[in-house]
Amino acid sequence: MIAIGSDHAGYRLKEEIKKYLDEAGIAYRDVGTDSEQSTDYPIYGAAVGRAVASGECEKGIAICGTGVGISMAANKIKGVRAACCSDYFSAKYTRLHNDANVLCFGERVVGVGLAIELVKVFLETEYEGGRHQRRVDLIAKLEEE
Ligand SMILES: O=C[C@H](O)[C@H](O)[C@H](O)COP(=O)(O)O
Repeated sequence: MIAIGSDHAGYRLKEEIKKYLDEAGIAYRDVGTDSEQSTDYPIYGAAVGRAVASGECEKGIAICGTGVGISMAANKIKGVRAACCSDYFSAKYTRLHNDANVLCFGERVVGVGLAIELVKVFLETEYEGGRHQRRVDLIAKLEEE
């Protein structure tokens, strides 16, 4: 199960990503927002983050205008490693090296085609572990400060 959420500035792209997930047979939970009416991205970044951190959802996708604000909010939830990516390499390597569990991008930054490619590679790429685990553990330790 994938959690997906956006603010108003990511709403249209969220709907496009949901169409892709439907076609690919990937189950998701939409945590909102449900229109292009102006709202506040921290609400939805936190909702995606909580769905992932609780274990209810395996990974999350969070979209705002830039992807930046919503990633900042998602990263405040303990256990979340949200990555704001607008290129294929970063979306792949944040899974391989960082074990990122939330992918963020901006509707005002990426087109639908690229966004779908980012989602595909993020969802299909496995974490490498090994030397990277030491670093992921150090990130987790920062949550105790
Ligand atoms: O990082 C923040 C996001 O990009 C927001 O989606 C953006 O700030 C919303 O801007 P506005 O209220 O002008 O639509």
